[in-house]
Parts: sequence; structure tokens; C-alpha cells
Amino acid sequence: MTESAAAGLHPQPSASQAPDVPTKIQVNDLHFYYNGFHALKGISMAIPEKKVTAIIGPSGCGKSTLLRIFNRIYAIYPKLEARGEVILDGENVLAPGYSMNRLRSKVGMVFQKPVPFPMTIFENVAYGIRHHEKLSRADMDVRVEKALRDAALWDEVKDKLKQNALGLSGGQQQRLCIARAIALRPEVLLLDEPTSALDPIATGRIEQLVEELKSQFTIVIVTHNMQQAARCSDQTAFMYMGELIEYDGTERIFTKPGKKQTEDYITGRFG
Ligand SMILES: Nc1ncnc2c1ncn2[C@@H]1O[C@H](COP(=O)(O)OP(=O)(O)OP(=O)(O)O)[C@@H](O)[C@H]1O
Repeated sequence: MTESAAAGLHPQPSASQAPDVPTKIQVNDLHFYYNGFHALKGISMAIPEKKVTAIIGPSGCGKSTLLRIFNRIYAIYPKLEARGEVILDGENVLAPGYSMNRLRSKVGMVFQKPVPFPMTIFENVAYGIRHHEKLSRADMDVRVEKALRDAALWDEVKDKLKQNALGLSGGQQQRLCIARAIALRPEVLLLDEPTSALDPIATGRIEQLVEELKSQFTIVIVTHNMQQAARCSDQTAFMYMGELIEYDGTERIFTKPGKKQTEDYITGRFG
């Protein structure tokens, strides 16, 4: 008997999503092992294009593991193994032949703690672009400005682009990290607890930004904060002990969850 069966949990739900929204990422029977430890157990879900999908669940349930598989960060560590499929635009990104460079250009990631490079604000954004493209100085200026504008940071930094990014506030640093990621024009943006190190005002700005960015990107956000998931996502996935317990429209998950485990979690009865 699996741990979840022992806990009285139900098997995998079928992924539900509005029929008219195209799927950007299709996850099929995904399993993940940390040196033999079975951390994800048969996850299947369809992540809709240009929507915000939140992944919630108690600490250790596998949220970050799932997110990191979407850009194969684990691939740099030996003994970590993914089985199953993650189909992005019709191709399985877990297939050995799928190019990491291609994946990185399609899928951007922003981490919990903002970590700007110890260089100027301008260079923080330009640095990654230079690795992928050769742009003229003028074109680079335009690209950097657009990324900073899209990350809702331009007005605050336009007069100090040559200053060191480490002098920015935590909230500004996180928006800079978002600018850095979107400057590469990814199609999918992964956010791993992007506001957990920020105060409520900075958190509000990032949430507003997420709302604005979904017209351009497919966004997947891992959060501990259920109000945040309820406020800024269209779809919500609830995970528990490595399994996807329930996945549905956010409003439904928070008002009429189909599984008792989901209800217990969102009402604060456990987790
Ligand atoms: N590098 C690792 N080596 C071994 N086990 C790991 C490793 N990273 C995570 N795990 C285990 O895998 C499971 C899922 O971890 P993961 O970090 O994905 O959970 P999470 O839901 O994101 O947790 P949190 O909310 O606390 O960040 C946990 O049991 C964790 O202990």
C-alpha cells in the first residue's frame, strides 16, 4: 500500500481545465526519485497556456521538485531520476535528445530568494541576453528597457541603471530577477515561492505583476501562501506526499474542493 493510500487519499485525479484553453505543458505519469527516494508519484496534469497555475500543499509534498522538472534543473545532479513525460509544445522535454539550451530559452525560472548578479542593474538584464543573441548597443538598450518595464521596475531604476543591483531593495531585486528571466523571452515562467522573502507591499507588487505578465507567458507558481494562490492563479494544483490530490480551477478549489484532503488543507486543518 502506498503512503497516500494508507492516509486514505484518493488516486490521481483527472486534470481538468477549460476546454477552450490550449495546453502548454502536459505532464503524464511523472515520477521522480532523489537517490531512490520516491518524491513524485505519477503526476498527470495539463497546464494551460497564458494562464497562472499555482501549486500548493504542505512542506515537503513535492511542489518545488515538480517545478524544477519543468526546466530539468535536476539534470545537473547525478542519481536524480525523472520518469514519465513533460510535453512542452508537443515534445517531451525529459527525452535525452531534448536540448537543454532550447529548454532554457523556452522556460525561465525565478527563485525564492532574489539573487542579483554583483554587477550593474543594466548588466543584470543584459548578461543573459548576450549569451543567446548578438545585439547592437541600441537594440540591447531597447531590450533591457522593455524587460524592466514589463517587470514593473523601469520607473524606479531608469536613472540608476549603472548602479550595482545589490543596492536595490528585496522587492526590487526580485522584480529585477523577473526582468532578467523575461528578457530572454521565454514562453513559460516558473516562480518558486517568489514572495516568501518579501514584505506585504513588495508581495502585492509581484502579485500584480504576475497578473500583468500572464498575457505574455504561461506562469507556474509554487506558493505556501494560499491567499496568494487564490488571488493570482487561474488553476490550482493541491499536492500531498508526492501525489497530485486535486487539480482544478482556482475558484472551485477554494470554494468547492472535490476532495476532503484539499478542503482540510485550505481551511487550515492541516499543513
Ligand atoms: N536534494 C534532495 N535530496 C533528497 N531528498 C530531497 C531533496 N530535495 C527534496 N527532497 C525531498 O523530496 C520531497 C519533496 O521536496 P520538495 O522540496 O519538492 O517539497 P516542497 O513541497 O517544495 O517543500 P517546501 O514547501 O518545504 O519547499 C521532500 O520529502 C524532501 O525532503
